[in-house]
Amino acid sequence: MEPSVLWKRYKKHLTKCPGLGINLDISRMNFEDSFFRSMQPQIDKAFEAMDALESGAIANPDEGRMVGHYWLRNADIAPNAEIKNEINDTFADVMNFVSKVHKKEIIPPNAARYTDVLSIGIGGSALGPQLISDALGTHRDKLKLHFMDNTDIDGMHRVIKSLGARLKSTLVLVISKSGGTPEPRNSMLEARAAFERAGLDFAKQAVAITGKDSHLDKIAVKENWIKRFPMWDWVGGRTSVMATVGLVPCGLQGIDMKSLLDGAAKMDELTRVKDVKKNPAAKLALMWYYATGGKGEKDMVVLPYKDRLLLLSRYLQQLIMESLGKKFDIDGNVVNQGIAVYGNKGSTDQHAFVQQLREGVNNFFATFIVVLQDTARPGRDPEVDVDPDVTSGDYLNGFWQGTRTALYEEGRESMTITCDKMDAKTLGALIALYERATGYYGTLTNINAYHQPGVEAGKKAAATVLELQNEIISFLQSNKGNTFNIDELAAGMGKEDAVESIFHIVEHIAANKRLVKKARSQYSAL
Ligand SMILES: O=P(O)(O)OC[C@H]1O[C@](O)(CO)[C@@H](O)[C@@H]1O
Repeated sequence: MEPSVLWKRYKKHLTKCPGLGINLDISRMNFEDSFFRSMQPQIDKAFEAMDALESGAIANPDEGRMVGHYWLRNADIAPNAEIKNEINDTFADVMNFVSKVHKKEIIPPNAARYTDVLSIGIGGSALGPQLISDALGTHRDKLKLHFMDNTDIDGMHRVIKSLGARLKSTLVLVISKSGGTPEPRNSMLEARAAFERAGLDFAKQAVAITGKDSHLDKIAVKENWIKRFPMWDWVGGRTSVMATVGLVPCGLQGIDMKSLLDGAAKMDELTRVKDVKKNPAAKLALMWYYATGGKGEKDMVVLPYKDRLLLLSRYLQQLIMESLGKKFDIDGNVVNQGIAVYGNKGSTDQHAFVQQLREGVNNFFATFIVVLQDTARPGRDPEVDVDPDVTSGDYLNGFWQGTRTALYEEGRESMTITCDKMDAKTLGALIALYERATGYYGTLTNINAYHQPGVEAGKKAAATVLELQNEIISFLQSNKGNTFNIDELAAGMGKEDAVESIFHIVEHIAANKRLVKKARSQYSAL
């Protein structure tokens, strides 16, 4: 298209978000004008489904659960007074706790104040807080946030070592909605052991954020941890960042969580409007549908031109891929739906994968995120002219436009979300925009966006491996003094079918110099 035509298209299809300083430009998506008309029945259905969800329908039928993340930022729309009060009371409780920590009214037993927060959790219990912490943190943060989001011993030790002597002034948050996820459990045990090694009482510095009566909740009660915050079953993990999961760690860091919620609430208002032209989430979802043929035929590349948004694509990976990546549709047909999401940040990626985006396989659509204000305080923060009357920020803007044009020339489509600035309100709004678009897209493709049955398969398989490990150890222990090659070991256990798994287990254990000894491909008990 000619530049003048593109400019007209830009103006015609731009969706503004009044009061938020955000707009969505879809001019570089090559849909026909008739596309929106043809999708009207489906989007109407999506609006209806969203209304039902917001009013408390069982939107996750598999788990028999309501889906209420929208109530978190406007408790007045919660389906009953009990939930409304719980949300408001919990928010007040969190803010009160946070303020007491900041004011040193809650202090650790062996230090004058808390200096650091160690946040333990995985998936939705980590990605949101990580995004917010990185996007909005400053050198003036009240407490420094650290994360453990895996069951990698080396990774955990690295975090604990970086805390060093400050472990005594570290508040530990163990975040797990279910309270039974192995990774945070293991991290908690490692953290507890580190506290014990340092002569500190873990329980006196630990807070649990979890479902009522979960395994974790029971541990926290039994050991008398300093505080417990609830996670409700009507909030999904991947949309829990505005519940206690995000409020507590990021509030402690000193981030303005009230503004984050306000931004989300405002975006919620705008994305409820049943007019596609004015509704940025409906437009976004329809563009995903257009780009992917409603079948995930293209990947979503998320390219924020802002260092602070580096983790956005990781956050969106869970939100979008765990929500939309489904084998069955709602009617039970095999559909293998989903949209793959990846990205880092511009312009950095221009020197990495943008080469393929421009010239390689055309299997993606890009979403650029542009932030107009280069610094938090334009006109007051120092900016260097790197060329006459040109700043580094001007380069960044130039690189975004350049990349967009370069892609467009090669027939690669993109959208651009422009934000006036990057602050708590804007970030809350951006998260809410993607949450709503994901929900709409679920209805457009007739899948349940609110469950994650696929994750269970991996968890079950891992449990089987650990059971097998126990069997190997008891077999070797009861044959102490004997050595076995791998086939003999599997045969001895009567588990010939599991020989490969047995091999990987003994190799791993032997490499860590415990329980199993390996010498010249023979295994024995250590
Ligand atoms: O908060 P939990 O219950 O530990 O779960 C962590 C994550 O695990 C999942 O259930 C599956 O990956 C996610 O949906 C969730 O965010």
